[in-house]
Amino acid sequence: MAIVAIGQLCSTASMSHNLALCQTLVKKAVDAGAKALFLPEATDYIASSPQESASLAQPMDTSPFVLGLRRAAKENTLAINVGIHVPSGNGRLVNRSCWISEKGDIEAFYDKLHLFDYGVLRESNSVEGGKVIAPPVNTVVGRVGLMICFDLRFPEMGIALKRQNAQVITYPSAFTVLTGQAHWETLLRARAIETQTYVIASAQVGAHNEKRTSYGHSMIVDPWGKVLLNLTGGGSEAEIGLVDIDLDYQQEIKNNMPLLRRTDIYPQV
Ligand SMILES: O=C(O)CNC(=O)[C@H](CS)NC(=O)CCC(=O)C(=O)O
Repeated sequence: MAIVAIGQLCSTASMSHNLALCQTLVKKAVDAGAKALFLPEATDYIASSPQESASLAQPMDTSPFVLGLRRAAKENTLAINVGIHVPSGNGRLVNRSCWISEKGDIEAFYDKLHLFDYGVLRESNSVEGGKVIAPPVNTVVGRVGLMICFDLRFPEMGIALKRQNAQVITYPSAFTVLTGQAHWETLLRARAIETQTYVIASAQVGAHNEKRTSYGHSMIVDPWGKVLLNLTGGGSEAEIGLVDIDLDYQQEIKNNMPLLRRTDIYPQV
């Protein structure tokens, strides 16, 4: 058993402000006995335009935001999963999920494969899609598979991580209110049930600027599909939620209902 914390916040275009919020979340998580803190997609900042987003991005190794979180991880012996933006060249970005160990090292990262082009949000205007699925990373809270937000709509990715024995899968997110109300919980529960893993989905919440509001409802779902946590605070304050992860229970669910794929019949998927 290991306690994990989800941090829910409303990032703005100010990286120093967002880092300060994260530092308060780290304190709360540590005080509650958590071994790892899961922060949303784009925790470093949420900008008002693709241009502003591209102008704010910092290289991962020198970003004051990332360095600040690494220091907080090390000082508090707390692992941190966090979504950031990183320049990819030509004025474009990658949308990245980082695993920072409890020693403060970046042990793994994953660049979002699927980009969200819907309504006024056109992620592909500023972001390059990643090229690989990162293998699950061995952490203090189990073998963790890294995905991001819109990836949630692509079951193949979760299945690929299940095949590599992920015990926990993560979707740091910034869902829109409209699509969140319609799809968020259903998608998260479906991914948990079919992968038989714990699903940890920390989410941005509230109004980031005049143009953009996120749905919130950070969630943890167990490998049987049961919602263990659903943060419903409105976003005026950063908050955490806590869950005890039980990897023996996860193994039991897998043992009791083997999901053996017939890829001999459907090799296309
Ligand atoms: O813009 C940034 O800086 C960070 N990136 C995001 O917030 C991304 C792209 S706009 N948002 C989503 O993928 C929402 C997906 C969603 O809402 C759905 O699948 O329904």
